[in-house]
Amino acid sequence: MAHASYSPSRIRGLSVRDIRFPTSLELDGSDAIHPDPDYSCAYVILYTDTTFKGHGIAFTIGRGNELVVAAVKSLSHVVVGKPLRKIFDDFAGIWRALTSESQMRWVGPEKGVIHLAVAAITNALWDLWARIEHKPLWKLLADMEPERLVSTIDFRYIGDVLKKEEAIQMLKDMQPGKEVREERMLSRGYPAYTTAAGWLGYSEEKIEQLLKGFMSQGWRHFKIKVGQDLEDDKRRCKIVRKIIGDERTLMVDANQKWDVDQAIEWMKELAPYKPLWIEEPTSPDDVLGHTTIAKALRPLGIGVATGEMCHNRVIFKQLLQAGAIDYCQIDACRMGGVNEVLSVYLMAKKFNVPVCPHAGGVGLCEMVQHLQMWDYVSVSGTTKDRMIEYVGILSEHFKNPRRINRCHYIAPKVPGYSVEMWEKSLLDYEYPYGPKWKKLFLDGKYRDPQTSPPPWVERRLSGDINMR
Ligand SMILES: C[C@H](O)[C@@H](O)[C@@H](O)[C@H](O)C(=O)O
Ligand SMILES: [Mg+2]
Repeated sequence: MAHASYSPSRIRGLSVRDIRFPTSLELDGSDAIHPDPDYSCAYVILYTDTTFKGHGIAFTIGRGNELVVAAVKSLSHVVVGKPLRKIFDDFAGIWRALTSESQMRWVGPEKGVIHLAVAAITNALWDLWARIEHKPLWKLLADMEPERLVSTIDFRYIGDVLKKEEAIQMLKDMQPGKEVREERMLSRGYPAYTTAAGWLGYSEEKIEQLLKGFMSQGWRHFKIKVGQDLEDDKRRCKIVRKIIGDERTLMVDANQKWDVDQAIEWMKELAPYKPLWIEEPTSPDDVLGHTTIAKALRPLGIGVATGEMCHNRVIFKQLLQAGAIDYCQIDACRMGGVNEVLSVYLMAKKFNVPVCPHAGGVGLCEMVQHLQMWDYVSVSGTTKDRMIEYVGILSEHFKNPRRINRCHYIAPKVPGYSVEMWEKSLLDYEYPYGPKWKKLFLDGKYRDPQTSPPPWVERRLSGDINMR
């Protein structure tokens, strides 16, 4: 490890906080299934025996966040007290210990709340590792020897399509030209598309005005939400096409609204507006349903994209095996953090399916840029058919937010995984006692149907720290 004399030797403690933003007030992030999302995250800090800390988050929506926070607390003993050597020299082993914790795995395994909690902890470990090595995460990954990188992945359940040795060979084959590609990331960055103009709760006027604004900045790729009402969708697609013209790209996202047959019928109606892909047409668990949809829509020039709610590497494996997706949308928190996401990138390469990460939310843009840049430098070596999603809100809460220049993500240079938030933001938005939330309750602008905390109740703000 670099900076050995200053390096921490073990994890001393873990804190987790329930951070929420009242995005539902403006309907930012709304779609056919989530009409009023409050973008939230379980925010983890790992403390060490030096000043080094690791920050990690799992993105969620609204009240679900409290479940993830509780799950993080229940899993924290797996890492607290552990020497860092033991963790980073056997990262796949620690990851397995988290996902297989014997009293917790029953409520998973490797899916839902418990897996989001694993992601928050694992992401914090990677942030810590990158800080110790004094590199942004993408560079830490790109600089790792193939054997070392692959040693962080748990190959259980995917060995039938990707063996460890094959993964190592894939990375070795891509070593030539790495420096040039790195340079390109630093100078040009990675292409992006935006969803920020297309939320379902936005009026047509607002969409129009936002699209025009983005176009004046040079944006060429836009995603809008569909799936609530067919006639509305047609009208909105028509407006968008009229504004962006034929030469720019439109993607549509139904957020799992439809049955399989309905998805096909609905998309036939939207085909004249030439969407590049339909995202999440149906249940994220329905692998074969996606294949049926993809087969029906490919002749119309429409691809199928999914992934933001794919539980784990097994579902991705099957989607790829079944020819169900044309675009693979990894998410930085839905699976168990970086380790598992790496395995999906490698499988996607094997099946020759481009990865276009899901972003937005809280901190997803900050995180996925690292993963996608690593993919470019070390795995796929191309940006062809690939883009990173971009949503403009909430970046002010991050110390080192993603930077966009000419519709490209600029390669981060600060050590870590870019997820650290300002302490003030954490204090202000900790739910429900942060001052921003208290004010909303007092002003009668927000009501929590479950807890409705009386705003005069004072509580300690920062989350409990599990210390050893
Ligand atoms: C509720 C959320 O905003 C989703 O609508 C969002 O993640 C979306 O699916 C996306 O692709 O950005
Ligand atoms: Mg989506």
